[in-house]
Amino acid sequence: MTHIDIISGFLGAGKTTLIKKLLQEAYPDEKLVLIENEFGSVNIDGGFLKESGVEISEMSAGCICCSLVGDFTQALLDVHAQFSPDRILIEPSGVGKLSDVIAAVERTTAQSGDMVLGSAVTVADGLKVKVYEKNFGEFYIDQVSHAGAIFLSRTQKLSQEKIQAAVDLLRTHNATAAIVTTPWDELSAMTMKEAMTAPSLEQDLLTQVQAHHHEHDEHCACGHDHHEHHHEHDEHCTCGHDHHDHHHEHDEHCACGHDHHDHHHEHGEHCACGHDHHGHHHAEDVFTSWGIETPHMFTKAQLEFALDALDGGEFGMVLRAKGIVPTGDGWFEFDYVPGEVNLRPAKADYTGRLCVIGAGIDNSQLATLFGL
Ligand SMILES: Nc1nc2c(ncn2[C@@H]2O[C@H](COP(=O)(O)OP(=O)(O)OP(=O)(O)O)[C@@H](O)[C@H]2O)c(=O)[nH]1
Repeated sequence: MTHIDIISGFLGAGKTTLIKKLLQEAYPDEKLVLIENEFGSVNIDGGFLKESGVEISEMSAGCICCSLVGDFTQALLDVHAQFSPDRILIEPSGVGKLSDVIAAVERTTAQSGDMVLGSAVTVADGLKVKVYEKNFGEFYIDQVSHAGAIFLSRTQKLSQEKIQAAVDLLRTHNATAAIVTTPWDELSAMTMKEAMTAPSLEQDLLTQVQAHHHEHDEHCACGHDHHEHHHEHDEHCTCGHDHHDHHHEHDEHCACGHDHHDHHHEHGEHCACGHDHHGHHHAEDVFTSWGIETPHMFTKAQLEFALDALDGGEFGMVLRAKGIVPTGDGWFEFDYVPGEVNLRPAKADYTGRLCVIGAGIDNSQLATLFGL
């Protein structure tokens, strides 16, 4: 039997970091395949993870939750047929909806009796819970509310009060998940595995996913009407089902650039802007990426300057950048999330690669910034 673990989480949350730890410590003796789905067109993580020796199946340039969903099911079936692994780890793109990934896995396991969904984890940057919930709620809350376990990253940088506030906010969207608040380097493999596979997780996940697919005249047994019932500001339902998913909260703003609040279409009237105003956006509607492979020789100072400049706002709302490039001082890898730059020496790669992801980013200005 092949167990499937989904490690989701918003851009830069720490999915790859957690996966590296799991590979080294939790599953050292298992035959394991990692399916990575990068939103950007240039796959950066693949290179870093290859050193771990694990089999990697990369799906770049899109999101397995939307456009690539058919390919994704096929990729799972192919990986299973080719390797018969003990475990398949799936790292969806940071802008993927976990509910869609779970649904795609469930469809696949229904076709193959030899695969089972083991766990669905969401990694959340402890420093950014509030801001991402507010600005990218449709994606972020989906990831949080459908997780069986939520691993908070960077808690070593947070005060007790800030950790508590993050947990309280996450709880409003997920009443049952195990929320990991201990810094990961203090955690044993056994503790991580226990958190990931809370009892009856699969049933919980199924129930959550099914809650979104009630037929019109079919009623959920939780006693709440999911169609005509809206919670007041700050009021939360405790029925364990997620009513928030496809609705923006009062003070939550959608980042797609369209106003969904003041503008109501009458029944049967359609907007010609090409966006779906009924609450469901594809990642491609909201997020874009700029990626390039280049032999360009950078200087370390130029890289540091460019990465620091991404916080300024003039290149759009940059949410993530990563790369591996040659400089006069050797090769460097870098990671950027808002307010955090990590630049470190690396082994030479076959060519330089970098990728920037965000909302409303300006590709030509970014190219100029990096001297390309
Ligand atoms: N200090 C600290 N840094 C972390 C932690 N988790 C992740 N990071 C850093 O955050 C950056 C992004 O981490 P990744 O693991 O690549 O995040 P990801 O979720 O895979 O990112 P995407 O590729 O955008 O999906 C890296 O520089 C990590 O070193 C953490 O718990 N503590």
